[in-house]
Order: sequence, then structure tokens, then C-alpha cells
Amino acid sequence: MTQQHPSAAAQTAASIPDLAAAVTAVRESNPLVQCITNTVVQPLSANALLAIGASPAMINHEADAAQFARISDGLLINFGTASSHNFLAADAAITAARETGTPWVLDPVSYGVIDYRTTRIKQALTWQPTAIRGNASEIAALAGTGAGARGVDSTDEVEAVLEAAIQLSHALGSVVAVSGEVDAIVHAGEQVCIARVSGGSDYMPLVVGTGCSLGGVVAAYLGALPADPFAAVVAAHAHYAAAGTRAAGTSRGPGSFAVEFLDALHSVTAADIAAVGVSYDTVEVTE
Ligand SMILES: Nc1ncnc2c1ncn2[C@@H]1O[C@H](COP(=O)(O)OP(=O)(O)OP(=O)(O)O)[C@@H](O)[C@H]1O
Ligand SMILES: Cc1ncsc1CCO
Ligand SMILES: [Mg+2]
Repeated sequence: MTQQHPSAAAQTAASIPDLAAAVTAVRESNPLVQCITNTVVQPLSANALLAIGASPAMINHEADAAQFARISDGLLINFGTASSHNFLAADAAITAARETGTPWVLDPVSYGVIDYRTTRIKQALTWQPTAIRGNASEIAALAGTGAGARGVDSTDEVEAVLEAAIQLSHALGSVVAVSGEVDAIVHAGEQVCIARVSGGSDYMPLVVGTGCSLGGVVAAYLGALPADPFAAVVAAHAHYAAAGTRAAGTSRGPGSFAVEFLDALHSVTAADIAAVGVSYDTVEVTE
């Protein structure tokens, strides 16, 4: 079995992502992001993408999906309320994205909770997503561990599922991002790189779609930074954390937070995002 030994040294300065540069890359390149996502979160997801400087398109029918994937900079797949058309659209879009080398993100909503969706997510995993973004229970379930999600919500802690995230990243080559109070982003190459992103707000789990819309934002960052997927995924989470912290300061509850959060996604500067608390670690892998 593969073992991980925490390294005494934190990640070398040279490989620490330049978050400000990533934010600027998104805002300057206006990445086109195809979202095949659930009906609950469509407006929030599209608005979040507009607010960060990306261009969203919810193209989710199988007859159109592959054609649009070929012109997109990034693709999000989220089966939260998927119809038969959406499942077929996802298959077509992922196939096209793999042909064009377009980065794509899988949000494994409710993996392990219901059978048909679990089968379809398993199929999508065989196509090796550029990034997998989910809450702690979803990531644990993908690796066959954890307490299991309760519907779409997590019952696990991020740190408790870190080993599962590392295994998944090893197996698929994907960047694996686990959301929660402190997010963890894992990329297993010769070494395992781990980033932990603090900030945000405890209103965030009370607004539906903060996680789902983050999946689209991750796709946008990957589209702007295709050569550095770890940096892209960390920067997307730092952007959310900075905006969440700012929005919480002026909110009275989840309703006003949702509005303030969109404003903050737009108004946070690259410097604000670079100032988010992110800690880096590496883990050596030995057989
Ligand atoms: N307690 C918390 N404090 C600060 N930020 C949080 C907290 N819980 C979640 N977040 C943030 O909320 C966002 C969504 O994470 P969450 O784990 O709630 O996703 P999710 O369960 O997939 O959401 P959904 O399925 O409703 O879209 C992330 O940016 C995460 O950092
Ligand atoms: C509430 C809900 N139900 C299916 S998808 C979704 C959005 C959060 O995952
Ligand atoms: Mg979710």
C-alpha cells in the first residue's frame, strides 16, 4: 500500500502559486465556461462566473454539448438534478473536452447516496477530470471511505478525508479540492502538494450552491491557467474565501449574504485574494 510521510519542509517557494497573477489572468482572458449543472444553482453559478470576470454558458443538451465544449475554455459537470439529456450531454462534452485538451471539473454531488448517479459519476471518473471539487463526504465516498453524505450536504470534516483526497489524486491525476471551513486542495505528482485555504463565512453552507458555483469558478480558473491546474484550483478557492469573508462583514443572514457575496466576488482585488490565509505542505510518497 502507498504510504505518505509528511515532509518537514513546507512546499518550496518556487512552487507556491502566484494567486494575484491567477486572478488577473481570469479577469483579462474572460474564459468561456460551459456548465452542465443542476437546476437549483443555475443563476448563482452563472452570476458568480460573471462576477469573477468569466463568461458562463449553460449548454446542457446532448445535441449541442460537444460542439460547445470544443469552443469553451473550461467545462463543469455537476449531476445535482441531471435529466437523461444532461447525462448524455455530459458524456458528449467530456469526450470533446478531452479531444481539445480543455480542462474540466467534476462535482460529484451526492456520490454514493443514490445508485444511478453514482454509476454515472464512476463512468465520468474514468475520463480523468482535470479537477474534482466536492464537499468532504463526497470526496470520502469517491475513495470508498467516510460517513457518507446526507443528500447533498457533508457529514465529514475536511481533514478527516485528506487521505482519501490524496488517494484519488494519485489514482486519477486530478487536482482534488475538498470544501469546508478550511478547504484542502491536493495534487499528487512525484510529491503530493496540499494547500489549505482559510476564510469564507459560516453563512456559506446556508446558501445553496456556494459549492456548486465554486465548481464553475474552478473551471474558469483552469481555463485561464491550463498549464498550472494546482495554482488555478487554489486561486479559485482563495477568491471564494476572500469574497466570503468580505460579504459576511456586511450581511444580516443567508439572504443578504448571497447578494453581498456576488458583489464581493466582483469587488475583491487580486491583492485581497493573494492575502487570503493559504498554507502549503508537501507529502513524500513511498511504496
Ligand atoms: N464553516 C465554513 N466557514 C467558512 N467557509 C465555509 C464553511 N463551510 C463551507 N464554506 C465554504 O463554502 C463553499 C462551499 O463549500 P461546501 O462544503 O458548503 O460545498 P457543497 O456542500 O458542495 O455546497 P453546495 O452543494 O450547496 O453547492 C466553499 O467555498 C467553502 O470554503
Ligand atoms: C439542493 C440540491 N439538490 C440537488 S442539487 C442541489 C444543490 C446543492 O448541491
Ligand atoms: Mg455540492
